[in-house]
Amino acid sequence: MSARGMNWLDSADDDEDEDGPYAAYADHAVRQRPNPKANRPRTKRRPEHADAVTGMVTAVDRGRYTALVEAGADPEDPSERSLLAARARELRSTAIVIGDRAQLVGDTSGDEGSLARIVGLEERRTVLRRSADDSDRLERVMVANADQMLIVIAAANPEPRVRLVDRYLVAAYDAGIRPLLCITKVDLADPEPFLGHFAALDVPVFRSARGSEPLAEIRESLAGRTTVFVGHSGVGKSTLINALVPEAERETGRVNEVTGRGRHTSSSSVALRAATPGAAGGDSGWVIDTPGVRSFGLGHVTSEGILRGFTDLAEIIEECPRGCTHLEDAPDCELDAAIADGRLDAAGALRVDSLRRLLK
Ligand SMILES: Nc1nc2c(ncn2[C@@H]2O[C@H](COP(=O)(O)OP(=O)(O)OP(=O)(O)O)[C@@H](O)[C@H]2O)c(=O)[nH]1
Ligand SMILES: [Zn+2]
Repeated sequence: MSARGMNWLDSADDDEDEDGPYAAYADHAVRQRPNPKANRPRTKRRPEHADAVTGMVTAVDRGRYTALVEAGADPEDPSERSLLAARARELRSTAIVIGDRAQLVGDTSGDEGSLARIVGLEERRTVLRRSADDSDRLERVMVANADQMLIVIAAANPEPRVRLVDRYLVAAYDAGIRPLLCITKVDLADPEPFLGHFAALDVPVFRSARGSEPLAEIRESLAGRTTVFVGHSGVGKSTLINALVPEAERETGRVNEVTGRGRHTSSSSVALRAATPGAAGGDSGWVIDTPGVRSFGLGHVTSEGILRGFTDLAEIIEECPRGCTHLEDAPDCELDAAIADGRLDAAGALRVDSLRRLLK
């Protein structure tokens, strides 16, 4: 695991609210004398934070959260604004991640130097998780409330890997997120042999070349949704995001000509509003950029979750004996029968290999 990867993982847990340049704004600094009524029975208290404003977490940086309060979300101040916030003490052990809908109190003006406080999170519609590696059962929440995952993979430089895409797909299906595939650098290599591996899946595919990115098509599928972009470093994810979100200014790097690997150039996850020309007033959707992830551990995903990533094999697997592990040594696994009798072609057989490697 690279140092960068660790930073990124750790950011979700990093919450030293009392330290740093914002200490003066922290909870205790403004606390009044002890409240003599504080020991009243809970039920008789006014619902706490009934006046909280909801904002979407768009950036996380060392215990400070940026949250966007959308126009009209706050009856007292209908303007759209970005707030800096710290988390309340009671949320100390809760991961607050990009995409979370945070309940904010305190100074929610968004004015220069103001600091709001996150006192709660709305229930998450989806949760994208990862573990450090496959043996690690400790999962980390990466992104909340994403509707889609755009898997960015290069046709060459770096060389595409089926297994990596398999893993992204499993993570997406496990999270209840719809996967989309964007293959970049098709000016460098023919992407079709690689894409053949996924042909049986119902996953939309975008093909992108230098100077000819399918921006209109991608934008169309981003509209009204929150899409998390994932991809190995160097595949051209930042190039794509910069084209889709001109104000994004995600740093792009050069691929090392010798190793074919990209340098780590985009530093932290952010949510960016996708720009859809001509869709003024319409919901153009959100793009969540995640830094180049080296490992995408699936230690937290059950075998059922993994099977959900292989919808193309589902029908065959239904015919398996009860309790079938679907591994090579499983007696009478229907997957073997399907390869033998031609129901699965060469690409299908490769999908079975992928599934078995993930199930092991
Ligand atoms: N030939 C070709 N090069 C591309 C294409 N897309 C991106 N590149 C180049 O690939 C290199 C890596 O692109 P980035 O956008 O920085 O890649 P990234 O995936 O964001 O990588 P990190 O920032 O390291 O996470 C840059 O030199 C880009 O100019 C493409 O479609 N064709
Ligand atoms: Zn089986």
